[in-house]
Amino acid sequence: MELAGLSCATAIAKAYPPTSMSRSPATVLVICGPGNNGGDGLVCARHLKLFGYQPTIYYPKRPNKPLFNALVTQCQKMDIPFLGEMPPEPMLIDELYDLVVDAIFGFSFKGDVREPFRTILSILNGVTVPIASIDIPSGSGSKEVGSGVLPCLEVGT
Ligand SMILES: NC(=O)C1=CN([C@@H]2O[C@H](COP(=O)(O)OP(=O)(O)OC[C@H]3O[C@@H](n4cnc5c(N)ncnc54)[C@H](OP(=O)(O)O)[C@@H]3O)[C@@H](O)[C@H]2O)[C@H](O)CC1
Repeated sequence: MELAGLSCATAIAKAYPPTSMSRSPATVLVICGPGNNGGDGLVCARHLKLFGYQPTIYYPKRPNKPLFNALVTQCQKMDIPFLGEMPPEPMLIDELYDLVVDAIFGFSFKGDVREPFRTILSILNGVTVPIASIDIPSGSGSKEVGSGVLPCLEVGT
């Protein structure tokens, strides 16, 4: 997970260098899911901060496990803020962030998307800033048409 998160941050920095973004520092919304894909996102957020971005994390469903608690603590100690709520409109995300990291679901996603992720994915479907998906685009493979993220960058772990 440490290597996966570092690799994702490195790939993002190569595809979207902070100096090429409209804000300085470039702002990134990292949305983390309940499994290891979300853990990759937390690690990625730490490295993005070290690379000069300004990450913000949304982590709505947190597993109460020592590994994930420690990853959250590390981000907090690096002064990476956690949002209490998902920005409700795609336009708000476009206004506030240069880039979104989709660390919601990886290879263990199955079935139709359940809440709160259904709403989150439908909001992400409307954003125009680039989305970088960790491992796979979240929600892809769902039977529901249009429920998956359409990423600009897909970083395999
Ligand atoms: N190569 C490796 O082995 C490595 C992979 N890494 C990363 O880990 C993910 C896979 O992690 P895993 O924890 O197995 O699963 P996910 O993160 O993909 O998701 C599991 C959680 O998602 C919930 N889930 C599943 N389907 C749905 C759905 N339809 N709606 C809502 N929620 C869903 C699931 O909840 P359950 O209630 O079903 O249990 C889980 O909470 C991989 O893709 C890589 O990114 C590691 O970094 C290390 C190396």
